[in-house]
Amino acid sequence: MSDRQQVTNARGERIAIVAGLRTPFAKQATAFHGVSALDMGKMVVNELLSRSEIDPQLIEQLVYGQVVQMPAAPNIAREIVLGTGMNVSTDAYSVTRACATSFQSAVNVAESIMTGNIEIGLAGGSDSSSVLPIGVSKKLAHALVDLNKARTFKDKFAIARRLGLKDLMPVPPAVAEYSTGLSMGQTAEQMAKTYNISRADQDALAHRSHTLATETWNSGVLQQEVMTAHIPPYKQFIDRDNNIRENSVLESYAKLRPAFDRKHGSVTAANSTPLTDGASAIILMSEGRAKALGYQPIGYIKSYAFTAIDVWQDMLMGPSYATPLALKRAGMELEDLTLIEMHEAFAAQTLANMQMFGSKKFAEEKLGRNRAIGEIDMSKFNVLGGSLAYGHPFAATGTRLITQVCRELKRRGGGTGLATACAAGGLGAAMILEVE
Ligand SMILES: CC(=O)SCCNC(=O)CCNC(=O)[C@H](O)C(C)(C)COP(=O)(O)OP(=O)(O)OC[C@H]1O[C@@H](n2cnc3c(N)ncnc32)[C@H](O)[C@@H]1OP(=O)(O)O
Repeated sequence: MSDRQQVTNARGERIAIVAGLRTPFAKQATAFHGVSALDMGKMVVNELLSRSEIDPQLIEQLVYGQVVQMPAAPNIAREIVLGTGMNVSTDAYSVTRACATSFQSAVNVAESIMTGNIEIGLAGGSDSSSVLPIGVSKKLAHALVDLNKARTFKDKFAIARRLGLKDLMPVPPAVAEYSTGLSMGQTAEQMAKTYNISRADQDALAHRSHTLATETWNSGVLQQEVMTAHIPPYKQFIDRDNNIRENSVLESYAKLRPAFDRKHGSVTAANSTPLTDGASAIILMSEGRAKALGYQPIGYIKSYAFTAIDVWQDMLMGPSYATPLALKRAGMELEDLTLIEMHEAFAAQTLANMQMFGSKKFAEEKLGRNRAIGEIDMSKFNVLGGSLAYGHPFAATGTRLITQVCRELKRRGGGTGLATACAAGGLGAAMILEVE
């Protein structure tokens, strides 16, 4: 089998990304309080269809995802089709790959185009940390099932007596690894300790992210890829990400207490991504169909890779595993890239991955290669700021990164860019995009 990946259809046409859009990203319980992931997904898809002036009848498939599932609408993709101006006969299904979910939805649509099953599809993801499937305790859930079966009042009373007050408390979904119980923040703490990442370096990366994101918003370029979202009942709107600290002052970062290891930790609210609400989407087409319809693609997928590692220790290392694979499949080295975009889940996780990119020992021991992936050139790295500033509505981040990389490459006159992310479950995703 060849190492190179052929991301084309049978006619040799590349997979074009013709448009990308997202809602502004909002911190938990702020602008999108009460707006579900599904409603944000519908908003962004509707606006994307309208801005790209595409006949919705032409969209043959929609693949979408959300990490925090809404039990009432488990197939969010199909609900988006039914809830927007799309054709009811558009095929739609949902995927989940934790924080790399919309990398997966993009790849699923790309693969449908590569096999020739479709010519045009839409992909993306949406998450709300404000409209949550609040659950009940295991004991209460068990008792409710038993109560439903109980025949007599005496039986029902006996079941109810098994419950204490704390069993009646609501249970919000955890941002934690199912099999280890460790929160993502605790994993970031592990990584800070394993890789000796200082608090000062974490704070400096977060400050850089906020500063660059502020400059990017002020330059006006994001308006092309971020819509204004009108919030039902349509008396308010949001047109800019609200987590970005426009007057980020490095000294104020040092004052914060660690959030996940109060005594010995270094991961704080300022050097973590906040819990965020938002949605994003892209339109993909075969190169031939894009040209026939008169679209100027914003980019093409050159290669992609997904990887997995164990979850007990330092599991947010996905970029260090997925990137070399995507590079190999593209026939490239890190230094060939014009831009490098890495999802900043936590500053500690980002810095640990950056360190391993430059480590020959890591390459030899973990990747079976005799040279490091490559030192990261900071003039190419997260040049518009990253998730620490923009926020991270889990399933929406992948297609945010893909769109942002393509558009920035275009502004720089073309080239190739990497978009990569870690994800819960020890997963990693990487995609190389090329822009003319
Ligand atoms: C693969 C992956 O992506 S895994 C990642 C998945 N995502 C996560 O796990 C989410 C992680 N984040 C979190 O859980 C939460 O954001 C936490 C626990 C870190 C922080 O939550 P909160 O305490 O509610 O944060 P909050 O926004 O209130 O900030 C706390 C304080 O820090 C301050 N702060 C936050 N950012 C900054 C900053 N950049 N500079 C200065 N101060 C800051 C706030 O102003 C606030 O101060 P106050 O208490 O005086 O008002």
